[in-house]
Amino acid sequence: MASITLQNLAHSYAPNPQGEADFALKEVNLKWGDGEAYALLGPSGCGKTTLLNIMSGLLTPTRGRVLFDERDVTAAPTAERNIAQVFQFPVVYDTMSVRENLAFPLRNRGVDAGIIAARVDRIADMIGLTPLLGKKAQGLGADLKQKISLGRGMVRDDVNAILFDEPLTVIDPHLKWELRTQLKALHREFGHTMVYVTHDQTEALTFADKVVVMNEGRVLQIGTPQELFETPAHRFVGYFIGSPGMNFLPATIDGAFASIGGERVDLGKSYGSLEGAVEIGIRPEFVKLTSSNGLPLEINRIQDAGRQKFVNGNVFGAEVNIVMDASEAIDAGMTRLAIEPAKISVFQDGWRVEPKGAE
Ligand SMILES: Nc1ncnc2c1ncn2[C@@H]1O[C@H](COP(=O)(O)OP(=O)(O)OP(=O)(O)O)[C@@H](O)[C@H]1O
Repeated sequence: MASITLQNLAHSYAPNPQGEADFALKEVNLKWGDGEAYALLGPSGCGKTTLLNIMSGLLTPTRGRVLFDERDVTAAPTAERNIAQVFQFPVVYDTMSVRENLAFPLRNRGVDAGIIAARVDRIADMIGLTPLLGKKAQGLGADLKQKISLGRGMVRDDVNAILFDEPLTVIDPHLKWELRTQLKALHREFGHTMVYVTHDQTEALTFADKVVVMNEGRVLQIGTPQELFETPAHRFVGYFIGSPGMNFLPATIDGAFASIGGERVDLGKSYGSLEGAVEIGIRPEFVKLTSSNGLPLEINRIQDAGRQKFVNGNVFGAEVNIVMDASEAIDAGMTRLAIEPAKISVFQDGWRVEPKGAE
């Protein structure tokens, strides 16, 4: 295993890139810690696969360096990097049995037959393939074939890292949860460095110790699920994580107070005075409908979803979502929005601003 460092990495698919717009990866500096489980999360087209393929050696970056521990592997071919990769769609040898498929990466390296058998049995047991070990892969459904691909990715214990590129896309929804749990268990047991690409926040937050959030070719934040939820570094992270995402209200800030549409909101902490596009961000879970204090709210709709109610409205023209307990009543006089000061994030030109101190 190894830590993987990406230094000033940028990639363009254009033969003669001119400006920033020509780069699928703008400028990435990132260190993947040895033995940690990461999710690489971002919307379609943000550069996740490009980044993964640069790490595995399928792509050579236009600029920058890739280091495995201290070794520069930027120009090294995939075979030299000792990396296992699991793709979105199954890569399986149809004419081989499930056992032979799982054993393939080990047999290829001349591992002792006894060790191979033990390792294959262990992996098959963990991902539920034991009853099928003797069967030919041909004729198995996409779910099972992808399980074989996952198993083959995990079977070697000497890899520097295992890279998963949206590996559960073809898996039936009810099996996804189970496989994610098993991948986590395999990580706990074997301690590989794992990078798991997904555009699905549930998948990212349940799989990983740390989540790397990307958008438009940039890494915006690396953090635990809790950090991404509580202190998103960029408004995109606030919006992308959470369901619904963070609410944003344009504001002017003076010390420990925000002015929103002329109304004063206590921030609890001082931010000095901020220039540029300033907003406050507050999660739908930390705002409340009230009938007295708060910002004026126009309610558009109320949705009952079992244990929770989702309220959608507008505050001075900005869309706001509120998540409340289903047992809380809503009455006609509730036309104000109260905000928990301790849960407010302040953003300047999209980036979160740290408070200067309590006031
Ligand atoms: N071979 C290629 N040639 C030209 N452009 C490409 C190529 N592969 C990807 N791109 C472009 O690079 C950008 C990043 O693509 P990439 O596949 O890395 O994103 P992604 O986040 O993995 O998306 P998805 O989740 O849809 O797979 C996109 O704009 C994409 O159109």
